Amino acid sequence: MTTTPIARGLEGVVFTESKLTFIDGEKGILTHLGIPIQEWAESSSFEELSYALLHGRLPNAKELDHFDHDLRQHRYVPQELIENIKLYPRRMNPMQALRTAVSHLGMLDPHSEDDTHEGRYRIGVHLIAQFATIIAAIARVKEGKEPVAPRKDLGHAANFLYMLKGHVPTEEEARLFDMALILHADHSMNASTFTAIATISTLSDMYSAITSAVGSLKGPLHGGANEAVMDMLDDIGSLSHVDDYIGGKLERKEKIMGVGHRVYKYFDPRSRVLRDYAALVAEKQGKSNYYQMLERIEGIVLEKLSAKKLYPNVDFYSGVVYSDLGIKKEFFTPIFALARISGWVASVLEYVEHNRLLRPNALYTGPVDQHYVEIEKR
Ligand SMILES: CC(=O)SCCNC(=O)CCNC(=O)[C@H](O)C(C)(C)COP(=O)(O)OP(=O)(O)OC[C@H]1O[C@@H](n2cnc3c(N)ncnc32)[C@H](O)[C@@H]1OP(=O)(O)O
Ligand SMILES: O=C([O-])CC(=O)C(=O)O
Repeated sequence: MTTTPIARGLEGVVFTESKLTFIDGEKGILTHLGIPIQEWAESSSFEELSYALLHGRLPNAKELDHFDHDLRQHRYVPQELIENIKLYPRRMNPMQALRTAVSHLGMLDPHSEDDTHEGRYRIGVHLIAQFATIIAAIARVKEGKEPVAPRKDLGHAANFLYMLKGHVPTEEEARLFDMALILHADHSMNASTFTAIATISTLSDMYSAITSAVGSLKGPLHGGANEAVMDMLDDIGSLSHVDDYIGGKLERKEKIMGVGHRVYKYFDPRSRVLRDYAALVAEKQGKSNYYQMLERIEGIVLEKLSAKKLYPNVDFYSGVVYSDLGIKKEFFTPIFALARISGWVASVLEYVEHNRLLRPNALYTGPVDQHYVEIEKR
């Protein structure tokens, strides 16, 4: 009988090194390249953080300009892809649609199999730019509207909101959205990044790695939780029902969406930044029902679950920020992908430099010493 311990959910397993992101889950600290997430959110841009993750350092002004130019140039996707998106069923799940579109884009790229660092980098940067165009096109088609072509004169966040809604956002809206993208860009070995790495570790191509990652992010235990939080709020309906609803869930030992984390055993620092922004927006526009419900749920969670080290995570307040920007809840998870694409690409590039096939073991607990039995004798 073997005594090999099983790391259920791979908890605590360290399988590689990375210079990108550090998390101290006990203290609620998150840094990229050693710089606290709060500073990135306050002072940087999604474009700059993407560069920093891909290159392992902050860009100078010229490098950032060049990178930004590169992203703007590659926002366009082949018309064939747009025409295909128009053929997807209107009831499509936007994450399924994104997964399909990224895979399709790979087939349209004659250099999709380029396995040099430069080749993979090129595909990665193009995907960072193109995710915005694809997600906005999916949203428009789902609403029965014509997709809006990207504009080169807008920053990444502003251009996405423009393509989504068909009008240029205010500076304040673009900045708020940019900040949300920054907060979601990378998070060390989360499930979707790990999935991307598992795929590239077989020396498959970049499109396959990113397609796998989209599928992984979709689940409600990961990126899908932001939409699930809004479903929960819609179910609750009003502030006066929060206590009964959450109390009932806790009694039945059901999970509260947007709460808990594999690594954070304290507040997820991103949830604090998002809460502060959500509070600001709520104050300006008159306290939204959603925000008030979340505040109350957070109070109950802290009272009842903090002993179990369960706190709000990044998905808890993000939806309320997106809904204040007029974005529908079924697009919250695609927006997570719009940000996380940078972390996926950077992590894949970093891992594959010193590639080793990912191939863990399972402890065999099935029958032994059996023989094949003819079907008539079973
Ligand atoms: C971007 C992101 O991916 S952030 C995470 C987004 N996901 C969510 O918000 C979904 C809700 N949260 C969860 O399901 C979990 O906390 C996860 C998946 C994030 C982490 O899961 P794990 O580390 O595997 O923890 P696990 O599910 O084993 O839970 C440990 C204990 O905490 C409890 N618990 C965990 N999350 C919650 C929650 N959201 N609400 C209530 N109880 C919870 C579990 O019931 C379990 O209790 P027990 O020990 O009494 O059985
Ligand atoms: O790190 C994780 O497991 C999940 C998470 O918060 C993220 O991917 O942003």
